[in-house]
This record gives sequence, C-alpha cells and structure tokens, in this order.
Amino acid sequence: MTGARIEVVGLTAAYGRTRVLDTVRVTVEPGGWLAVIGPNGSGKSTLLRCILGLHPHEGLVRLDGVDTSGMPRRQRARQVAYAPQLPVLPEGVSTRDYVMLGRTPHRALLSAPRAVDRQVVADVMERLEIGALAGRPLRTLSGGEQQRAVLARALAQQPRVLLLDEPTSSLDLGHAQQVLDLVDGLRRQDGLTVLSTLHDLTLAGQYADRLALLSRGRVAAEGTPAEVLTTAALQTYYGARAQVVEGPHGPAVLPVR
Ligand SMILES: Nc1ncnc2c1ncn2[C@@H]1O[C@H](COP(=O)(O)OP(=O)(O)OP(=O)(O)O)[C@@H](O)[C@H]1O
Repeated sequence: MTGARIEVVGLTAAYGRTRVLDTVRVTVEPGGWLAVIGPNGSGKSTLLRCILGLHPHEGLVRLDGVDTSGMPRRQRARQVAYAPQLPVLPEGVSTRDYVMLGRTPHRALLSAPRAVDRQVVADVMERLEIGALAGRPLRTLSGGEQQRAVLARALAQQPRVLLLDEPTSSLDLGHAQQVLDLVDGLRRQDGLTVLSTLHDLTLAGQYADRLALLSRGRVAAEGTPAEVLTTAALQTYYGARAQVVEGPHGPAVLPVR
C-alpha cells in the first residue's frame, strides 16, 4: 500500500470561545514526513485531532484530494492511523489483544482474527521489541512499553497515513531512535505518509523531511529542517537560547545556558 497526500487548508478550531488554530495550511506529500513543532499549547495535538475528525473545525482536510469530512469512519480508519499522546488504555486487555484492535478496520464486524491479522500483529510487535510482552495485561507495561504498544496498534492498521502525537515522549534515547527508524523505514519502503508532533527538535530535525512551526495556532514557519530550525526562530517562538549544529542527517539543537 502506498502513502496518500494529505492536505489541510484553512483549518480553524476552538475550545469554547478560545480559538487555538487559525487558518492552518499544511500539506504532506505521499511518503513525506512532516513534523509539527512549536511551544507548549501552540495547537499541535489539536491539529492532529482535527485531521482525524475528532475535534470540530472549519476548513478542509483532504486525503488524495478527497474531502474527509463526509468519509465513513471505517473508510478513514483504513487509510489513517493515529497514535495519541495520552491514549486511554483499556483495562483487563492483553498487549496482543490491544494491538489486534488495529486490525478492526480490515476485518468483518465481530469476526475472529484471521491468520493474516495474527501475522501482522506478531510482526509489528516483534519489530517494536514487545513480542515477549504479548500475553501481559497492557496496563502492567512500563510507560515506554505502553507507548510502543500504542504505536504497534497504529502500525497494525497498515495505514497510508500515520499521525503520531509525541511518539517518543516516554522512550529512552535508544528506543526513541528505534521507533523513529522503524517509521522512517516504512515511509521509505512503502511510501507511508507521516505527520507527527515532536517536542525533541533534534529528533525532528534528523527524521522529518519538512517541519511546520506552530505558534499560537498559526503556522509561523514551514520548510526543510534547516530552514525552520534557526537560532532566531528558537529565540522568537520558544524564548530559548540554543545553537543549531549541522549534523549528517539534518540540524541538531543544542540548548546553551
Ligand atoms: N479540552 C480542552 N479544553 C480547553 N482548552 C483546551 C483543551 N485541550 C487543549 N486546550 C487548549 O488549547 C491550546 C492548544 O492545545 P494543544 O494540546 O493542541 O497544544 P500542543 O501544542 O499540543 O501542546 P503541548 O506541546 O503542551 O502538548 C492550549 O492552550 C490548551 O490549553
């Protein structure tokens, strides 16, 4: 399955009377990786939720040119998978059964998992190094293991577009790189389209091919990591003192005292 083009046009959203996204426009080409960055509260998670149709908004979200607003949930779920920042994890469910939920859009209602579903689930769990935890209740996993289970569920969906909200927030450095390498491999092999939020600007600069910097609900800068991650932008939008160092795969951000 190849990735889809995702286009967000004029997206405006609010909580009550407070506007938190203002005419946001971003596009991710098939096989591209856009990381949405920006300070706390700038609207990153809300943007992802709007793209999924989980939060009311004005403006358009198009998938390969098709407006998603009228798309049945199941049809959308076959194409777009989402790994939320703070997922509600069900109680009394094994890790394997939780990851199997990712297969729901591909299965007939209430049917038993097919061999192909079990194989896909086993494969993604192995690749994320949680195969040995398959029988454990999900709630007993560590924060980082749970985060990988949430990602495994999204990947088991075999989507064309992957929306990741802070996919590395609970992961140690090695596991963070492992997860991002896996996502990068999928986009290179299968052309998966990735739209993620990432707090770690160095990881964003190394893995994404484009960045969109949100500030107070607006896109303040958009472009390649080298274009967006500048000392001036970090000062202006984050109030941060940092050096930007050119690395082999993109810029790295070094906070300075
Ligand atoms: N359920 C809610 N009710 C009211 N306001 C909300 C709600 N969820 C988010 N907000 C507000 O909307 C704004 C954008 O929040 P959002 O979570 O999208 O930001 P973010 O960029 O993802 O932040 P962070 O980097 O801290 O995760 C913030 O000011 C936040 O306080």
